[in-house]
Amino acid sequence: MKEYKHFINGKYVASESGKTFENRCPVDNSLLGNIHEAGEAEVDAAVQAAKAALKGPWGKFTQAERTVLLNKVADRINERFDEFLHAECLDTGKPHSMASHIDIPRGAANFKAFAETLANHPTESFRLDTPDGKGAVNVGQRTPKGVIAVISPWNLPLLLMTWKVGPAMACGNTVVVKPSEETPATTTLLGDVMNECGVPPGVFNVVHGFGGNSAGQFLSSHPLVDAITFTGETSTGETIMKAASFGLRNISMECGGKNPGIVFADCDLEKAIEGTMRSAFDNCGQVCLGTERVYVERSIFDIFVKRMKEGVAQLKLGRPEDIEANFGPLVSLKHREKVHSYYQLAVKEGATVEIGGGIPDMGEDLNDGAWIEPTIWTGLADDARVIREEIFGPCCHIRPFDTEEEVIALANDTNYGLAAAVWTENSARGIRVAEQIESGLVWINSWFLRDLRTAFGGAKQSGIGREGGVHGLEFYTELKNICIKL
Ligand SMILES: NC(=O)C1=CN([C@@H]2O[C@H](COP(=O)(O)OP(=O)(O)OC[C@H]3O[C@@H](n4cnc5c(N)ncnc54)[C@H](O)[C@@H]3O)[C@@H](O)[C@H]2O)C=CC1
Ligand SMILES: O=C(O)/C=C/C=C(\O)C(=O)O
Repeated sequence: MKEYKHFINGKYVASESGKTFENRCPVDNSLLGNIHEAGEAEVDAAVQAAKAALKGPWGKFTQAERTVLLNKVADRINERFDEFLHAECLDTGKPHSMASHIDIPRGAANFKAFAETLANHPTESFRLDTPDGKGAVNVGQRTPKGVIAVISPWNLPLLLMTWKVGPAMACGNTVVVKPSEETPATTTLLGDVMNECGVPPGVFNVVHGFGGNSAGQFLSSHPLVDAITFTGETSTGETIMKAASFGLRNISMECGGKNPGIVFADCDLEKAIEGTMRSAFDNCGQVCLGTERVYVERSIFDIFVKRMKEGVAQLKLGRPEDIEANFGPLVSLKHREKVHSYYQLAVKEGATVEIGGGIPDMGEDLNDGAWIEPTIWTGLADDARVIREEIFGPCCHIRPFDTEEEVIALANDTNYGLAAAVWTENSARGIRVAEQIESGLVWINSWFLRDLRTAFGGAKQSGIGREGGVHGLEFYTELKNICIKL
């Protein structure tokens, strides 16, 4: 039985209170271990350690030294690949085939990418003319922001946590991570990797627990935290934003989405089907970039729905280690309850259930797990709750459209604005439509194709700020201007 402790100042520590909660595997609801729940004392110890580490050896590291160290961390994740893979798949239930291609490699790549990007980024400089004719030179200098609180979700635990820890450390900050209560394992394991690589104590800290009145709240309201970066639900983002307002702490937020997929009749149908299948059903639909609303030009609507149904019928549900499985359970029974309630609501709202819509019979071994059927609906009205609210499950609604103008209006008819996918072989149309979509990200003829140098984040209620490449610099550093009179 595993015991997940906090990682504070380079050491694994138990909660003073002795309070723990269970970590269960969503594949069969088996008990994986017990997680220590941080109280204010543990959160304070982690933040104090992070604050002190800024003044210790870490504060004297050059950018080049940080680059070497972060590359070492990435290499060590790759060397311990199987341990990370195993831990991630037990916590989330996702297939090895997915985690071994996306979660764990990206967990390592996040350290390498930001170490390289930031090591090679120039600072700005302006020459100023002055009345005495001698002039002045302005030089921008970036310094670390300080202690960064990283509050991360359960859907891509290692990937989304390192996506923030990588740039934070590359910029010279220290971090306190609060991973999701559902998925403590890979973040805890990363503490050991940090020690192995010689990251000074206090630079990377982990506290476990829940959100409100627990570790998440204690961390986001701690006065020594200098900035908070968060991925998760929009309403949680609002709560964290309120906490951050005390002391005017900076925030970066990547929140929910209700992303449209737009399929024109001139698309490459095979690619559009394959991409839309992935965008709706990969990771059991638990990707913030996923497509829950699919709009298909009327002339190909019937064939598109038919082909998507065939695709769903071929998905292979199974245990993570089953090499043929490409579809796992939801992350928890609690989340299944939420997703299933939307399945029931869809029927009440008048949907035609094209396929799925229920809880599968997985047999005695797996029936206690958080399994749910991949589902496709048609026929819902545009104001149905199922069309407007983020479900975060393996489901999508497919609706026909007639004109480009109409589909752009439909795509934008949402409070969210994270991502969109447009499928067309007409490049001019693809770009024209992409330019009019109100979201932070648009893919044309692809989905979740990531270049870590690019800006990543959401418009409207999908987030605040951009991370990725040099864009995170605004959040992870303080830009100081030094003016030198000549
Ligand atoms: N990547 C994304 O966009 C994600 C979206 N979601 C959405 O959110 C829904 C709920 O899932 P949850 O795990 O409950 O998401 P959540 O937004 O509540 O949790 C994300 C993280 O925030 C923490 N948190 C929660 N309340 C907090 C508070 N008051 N102060 C500080 N930290 C807090 C959680 O402990 C977790 O580490 C899902 O059904 C899905 O719709 C969930 C996970 C990821
Ligand atoms: O590629 C990334 O950096 C992130 C991908 C997915 C999410 O942000 C998410 O599902 O929350």
